[in-house]
Amino acid sequence: MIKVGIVGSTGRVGSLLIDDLATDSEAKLSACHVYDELKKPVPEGTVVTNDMGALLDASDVIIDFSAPVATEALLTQIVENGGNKPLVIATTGFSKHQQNLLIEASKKVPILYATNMSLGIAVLNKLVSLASKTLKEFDIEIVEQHHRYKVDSPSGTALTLAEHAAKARDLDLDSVRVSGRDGDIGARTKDEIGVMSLRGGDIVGRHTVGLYNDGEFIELHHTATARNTFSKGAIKAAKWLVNQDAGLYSINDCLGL
Ligand SMILES: NC(=O)C1=CN([C@@H]2O[C@H](COP(=O)(O)OP(=O)(O)OC[C@H]3O[C@@H](n4cnc5c(N)ncnc54)[C@H](OP(=O)(O)O)[C@@H]3O)[C@@H](O)[C@H]2O)C=CC1
Ligand SMILES: O=C(O)C1=N[C@H](C(=O)O)C[C@H](O)C1
Repeated sequence: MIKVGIVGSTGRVGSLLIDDLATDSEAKLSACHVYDELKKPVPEGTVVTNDMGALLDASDVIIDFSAPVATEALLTQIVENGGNKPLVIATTGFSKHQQNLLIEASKKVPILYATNMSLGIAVLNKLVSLASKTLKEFDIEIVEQHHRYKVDSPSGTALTLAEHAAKARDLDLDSVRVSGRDGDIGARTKDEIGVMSLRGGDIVGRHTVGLYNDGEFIELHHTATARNTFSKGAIKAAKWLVNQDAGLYSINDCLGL
């Protein structure tokens, strides 16, 4: 059995990971990182700790659905304190410093980083690359919709979709991304890529990539209808990652896309 440790174990996705691992035939829960207390029951012998080192020691692989500062503490344990376990990182909203730390850590251990663990979004990223490259004259606008509790914006998935679109057109996303329009803003420029956020209710996650031209447009939609799409995707990624060498991997590597 593959021993899985969780960072963010009290969270919306973290608690689903606990449930999914309870019925998995190849992986089981070994440790939970918590800041406060874990209210949910876990199997006897599960290490419940606020120490990232203890979490790593008790596990073959870590799955992280938490918050950027918590992921930073996990990565620091690898980079500075000799931690040495594969990491599946799903947390979004990293700063440049945190992104660099992730790259640094991936020189020491295998890391799979995916802003979205669903198969559908993995395929959508590829479709967006193709459409953006082929439909050169079309304006690209991305809209993401999430539940009222989501704290980062735009979503990590929307930013990854936008990166695929920008790369397909040889554009630097930081230079062309527009994530708000208000007032006398003038006409849309050709290269800009709009990435807009809606928040409300219990929406698990919906992403729309629109490519608009005169006389026609295409809209590609993905909707996550159940949050365990992400927990199950991450467990699948963890099983794959335990057999990989140090390096930075994407969900496409795991899915063979
Ligand atoms: N890649 C993917 O497929 C997906 C990624 N995500 C991302 O995963 C992350 C977690 O999502 P979700 O489970 O909905 O979030 P929640 O807010 O429900 O859970 C966050 C978890 O992180 C913990 N945490 C650790 N450190 C901190 C801190 N400093 N401040 C606040 N919380 C902390 C929380 O602990 P405590 O309870 O003690 O506060 C909690 O366990 C987000 O970044 C989200 O965008 C979400 C879904 C899919
Ligand atoms: O916070 C969420 O809920 C989600 N976050 C991820 C993101 O930021 O893209 C993935 C998913 O859409 C749900």
